Amino acid sequence: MLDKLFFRKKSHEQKWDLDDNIPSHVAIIMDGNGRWARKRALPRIAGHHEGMKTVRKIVKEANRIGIKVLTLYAFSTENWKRPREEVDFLMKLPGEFLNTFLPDLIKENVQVRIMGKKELLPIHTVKAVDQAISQTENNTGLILNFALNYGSRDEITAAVKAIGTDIKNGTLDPSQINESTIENHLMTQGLSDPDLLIRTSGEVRLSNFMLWQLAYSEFWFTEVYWPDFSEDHLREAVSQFAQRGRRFGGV
Ligand SMILES: CC(C)Oc1ccc(CN(CCC(N)=O)C(=O)c2cnn(Cc3ccccc3)c2-c2ccc3sccc3c2)cc1
Repeated sequence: MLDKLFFRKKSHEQKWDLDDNIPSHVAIIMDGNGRWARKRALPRIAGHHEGMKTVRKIVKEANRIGIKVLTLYAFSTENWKRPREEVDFLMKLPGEFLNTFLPDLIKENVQVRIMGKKELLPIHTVKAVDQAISQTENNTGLILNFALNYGSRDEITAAVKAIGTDIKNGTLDPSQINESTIENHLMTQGLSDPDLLIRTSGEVRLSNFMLWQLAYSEFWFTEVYWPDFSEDHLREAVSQFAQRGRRFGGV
């Protein structure tokens, strides 16, 4: 199989040595916690709890493979229409995750970033997130970028509004506007575009996620529910990515 050709695992703790074409930025729409739980007649909260274990496993494996940026988006349509106890549980997750996992993230030289609107999060969650960001901002390993309360059309609208303001106050002339003008106003400012997008649970949609940034990305969809997504699934997606020649609009 391809991974015999491309992946030479030097040793467990060292990074994967990939001949070429490893995706530098992988974005994952983590979907399927609820269905995973329903299939087992468990409460949805059990699905989220299992989903968190998968977050930790995949962060470590991505770092081992040598992926540079990992963007994680917890897809959920009815974010705020959920039952009260589920919302309360979800809002405790980041604090618990960071309390238990931040020492590991620091040891693995991971840099934590967020994109989206953190205003809607409870103050204790914002504090935990801000602390994780400040405690890892000088790390130079994997950039772990969480999309929270994120919507791509909202992000692009905010960019247009900011550019309009620059024009209005005379610091920008419309003739100077080009693609990097827009990119510099997006929440991913400074990050390369995702090379590979993975979405779990069989949904084949973008759900208003990184619409500008995914223009040339490879997409890899799997029926697997997020709690069941494993290091092997990530390696399979990366191997298949390595196998596909990328064309960037060329022939
Ligand atoms: C730096 C980081 C720790 O900060 C964060 C601050 C706030 C959030 C909460 N959150 C944003 C609010 C919203 N719903 O948009 C979600 O994304 C959300 C919605 N469901 N699940 C469960 C789930 C768990 C696992 C997989 C999918 C969904 C999550 C979720 C997702 C990943 C992780 S990793 C630590 C917590 C957590 C929670 C997230 C991160």
